[in-house]
Amino acid sequence: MPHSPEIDRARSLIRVVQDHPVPGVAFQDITPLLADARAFRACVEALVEPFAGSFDVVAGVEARGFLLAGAAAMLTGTGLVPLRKAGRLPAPVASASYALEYGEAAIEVSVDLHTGDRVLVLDDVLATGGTLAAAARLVRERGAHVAGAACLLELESLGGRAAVPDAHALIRV
Ligand SMILES: O=P(O)(O)OC[C@H]1O[C@H](OP(=O)(O)OP(=O)(O)O)[C@H](O)[C@@H]1O
Ligand SMILES: Nc1ncnc2[nH]cnc12
Repeated sequence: MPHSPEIDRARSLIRVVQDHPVPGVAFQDITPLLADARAFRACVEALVEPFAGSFDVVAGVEARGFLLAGAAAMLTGTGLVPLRKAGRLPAPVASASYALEYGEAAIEVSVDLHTGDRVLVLDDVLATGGTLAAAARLVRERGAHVAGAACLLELESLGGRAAVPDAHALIRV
């Protein structure tokens, strides 16, 4: 895990909210981090740094992954493809279902992701790993290449790394 003072500071800005969105979940709220210009920039730079030059497209997972993916695409001069929750994109789409810490979901991608694209998959949180693994599956299903998968925050106790062993996690709690 990177130990730069900026990333340590970013980590200190994450707010933990007990019993949200359902009882028993300790919700890691990244909104104070995003609201801090220095922390936000440092995190986006550190998220993409290991993959420099190896991707042409950033794929961000709806919704919080979009916040990082848009910034990462602008920073690196790459395109952005949204991986949206089911039913939001017009057909034709490819779809992948997965389980969450607090429910079930499916994500979809449009034909804007092309065969041979080199894709960096980004999301905010790696919890059980279902989302990031489904995102990588979707990218491969479109014939594109997963250059890497990265998240801002890994919740180690939930064991999601087993589903995405090579994921780059900036902050681990
Ligand atoms: O590793 P997992 O167990 O799959 O969980 C991680 C996912 O959970 C959250 O998504 P969620 O759909 O709850 O929220 P959002 O729409 O606010 O991004 C988070 O943004 C990740 O995408
Ligand atoms: N505990 C948690 N906090 C924030 N986002 C999450 N996504 C899945 N589990 C989460």
